[in-house]
Amino acid sequence: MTIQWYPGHMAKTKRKIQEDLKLIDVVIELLDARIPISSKNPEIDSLIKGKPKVILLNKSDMSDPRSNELWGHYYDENKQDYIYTNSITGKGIKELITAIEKKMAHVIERDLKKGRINRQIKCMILGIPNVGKSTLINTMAGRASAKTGNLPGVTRSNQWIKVSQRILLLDTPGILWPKFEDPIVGLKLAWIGSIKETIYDREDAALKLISFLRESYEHCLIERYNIDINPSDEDIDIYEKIAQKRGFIQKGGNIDYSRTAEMLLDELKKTKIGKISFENP
Ligand SMILES: Nc1nc2c(ncn2[C@@H]2O[C@H](COP(=O)(O)OP(=O)(O)OP(=O)(O)O)[C@@H](O)[C@H]2O)c(=O)[nH]1
Repeated sequence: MTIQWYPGHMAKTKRKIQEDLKLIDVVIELLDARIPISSKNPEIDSLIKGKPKVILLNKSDMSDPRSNELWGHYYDENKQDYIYTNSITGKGIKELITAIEKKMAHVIERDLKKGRINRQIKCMILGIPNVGKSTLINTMAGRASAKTGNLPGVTRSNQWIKVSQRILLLDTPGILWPKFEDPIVGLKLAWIGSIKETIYDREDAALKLISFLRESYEHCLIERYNIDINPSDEDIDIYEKIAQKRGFIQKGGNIDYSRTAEMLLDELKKTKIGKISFENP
């Protein structure tokens, strides 16, 4: 499945981010904890040109705790600063503030020696659509200053929000684009809900989801849908077993593949199938 989705405003957005970045001391790279590879913009490190960066693995309430642990080891080994966050509850924000202050401690000290006592640290959040940028800004600001929504691509609006004694956060996050060319990346983005539902084949995405879950989270499929899975079953057989269990049968006795796909993708998005991660280091 190849997903073609490169909104025309992307080039303009990139220029805006490059412009905003001139003001920024520390970049906050927001990733989805379920897909830290596929939710990373391949150009981000060249865009930010060596500025200090903290990686946030957001929606960590939805990802597999075992995978979270593996990613933690990976980032530790690669000496990268990372924090597990939940933009909604604010989990990880205290750690983020501490990490940003630590990253800039040498600059603040240098400025202090020059007599500049209230040096502020300016930060900006960068991330792909729907990863939780606006929710994080709102939670950090402690007020509803940016619009949040369930659909990818709703963030508009540049002001600074004071999030600690020293730290200012740009109220407009930078929307980056994922790596669309790779069909597997496209599929994972579709699964986590970062791609508009109308531009990919939902039944194909659901069938491939079953294939993935069978490989890595078979117990979740069995428990959630109360089905048996035999080694000889094709993925489509499992799809049909799930449809039958839920009674998704059309008049005339045919399986309602479309309704089954919608249900599966929706239950995945609502973490009803389980805490699922699609990528490990
Ligand atoms: N479970 C969970 N949901 C989250 C978390 N962070 C954000 N969400 C939800 O994810 C959806 C998208 O969040 P937004 O804050 O609008 O995402 P965004 O990155 O600003 O999206 P764009 O405006 O499309 O760029 C919303 O439904 C949020 O409630 C999180 O840590 N955990």
